[in-house]
Amino acid sequence: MSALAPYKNDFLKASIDGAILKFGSFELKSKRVSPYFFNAGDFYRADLLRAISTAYAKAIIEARQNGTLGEFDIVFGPAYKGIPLATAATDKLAELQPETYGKICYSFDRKEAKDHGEGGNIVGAPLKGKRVLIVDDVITAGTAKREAIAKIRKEGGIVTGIVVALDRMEKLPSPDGDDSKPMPSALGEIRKEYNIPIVAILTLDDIIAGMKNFASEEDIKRTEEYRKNYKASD
Ligand SMILES: O=P(O)(O)OC[C@H]1O[C@H](OP(=O)(O)OP(=O)(O)O)[C@H](O)[C@@H]1O
Ligand SMILES: O=C(O)c1cc(=O)[nH]c(=O)[nH]1
Repeated sequence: MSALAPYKNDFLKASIDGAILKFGSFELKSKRVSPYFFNAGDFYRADLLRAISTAYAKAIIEARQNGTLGEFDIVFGPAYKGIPLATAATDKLAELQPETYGKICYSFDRKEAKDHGEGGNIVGAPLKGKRVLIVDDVITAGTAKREAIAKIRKEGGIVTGIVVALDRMEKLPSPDGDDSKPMPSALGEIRKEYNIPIVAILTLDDIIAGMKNFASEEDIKRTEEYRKNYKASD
C-alpha cells in the first residue's frame, strides 16, 4: 500500500477495517458477477463516514489544486448511496477550506419523482445554471453516472466533473449484450463523451496491490481473474 498517497492509504485501511470491501459472489447493476464488492452503504458509523468524507474532500482539493477538476457550485450525490456521501463531502470541504468551500451547496435526486409537497425529483440546491460536481461511490459500467448527468442537465445544471471512491477499471458493456467482447473503458468513454474530468480515490489495481496484505490467496486469484475478464481494451 506504500505507493499510495497517505490519504488514499488511510481510506483503503478504513474500507478494509470497516468491512466495506467484501469478498464472495455479488451480482452488480451491470449484471456482471463480481468476486468483490465495495459497499459504500456500510460507511454508516460516524468514524467511517468521516473517513470517506475526508478522502473525498482531500481528493477534490488536490484535483482542484493540480488543475484536474474545474470549479463547481454544487456537490451532487446520485440516489441512493451517493446522497450521504455528497452531503458529508460538502461539509468536510467547508471544514477543511472554509474560505473556498464555506458556501458550496449540495443536491441530490429522488429515484421516483414526488408528486405532492414541493414536488419534483431534486432535493437541495436548485441546479439551474450551476456548475455541478457529481460525488458517488463506484463506477463499474458507467450507467449510473450517465443517468446522473442526464438528470442534472435536464434541470439546467452544468456537470463539471465526477469524483468516485472506487474505479473498478471495467470495460463498457457491448451494445449487443455480449460482455465477453473487447470494449473500451467505461470511465474513459464518459470522460471523452461528456468532456469532463473523472477522479477516483482508489482503483481496482490499488485494491489488488493492497489485498496482498489482508486477503486470502483464493480471493486474490478470483479478483485478478475478474480484472482480466472485464479489463478495458484501451
Ligand atoms: O457504473 P455502474 O454499472 O452504473 O454501477 C455502479 C453503480 O451501481 C450502484 O448504484 P445503484 O444504481 O445500484 O444505486 P444505489 O446507490 O441505490 O445502490 C452503485 O452505487 C454505483 O453508483
Ligand atoms: O457495479 C455495481 O453495481 C457495484 C459495484 C460495487 O463494488 N459496489 C456497488 O455498490 N455497486
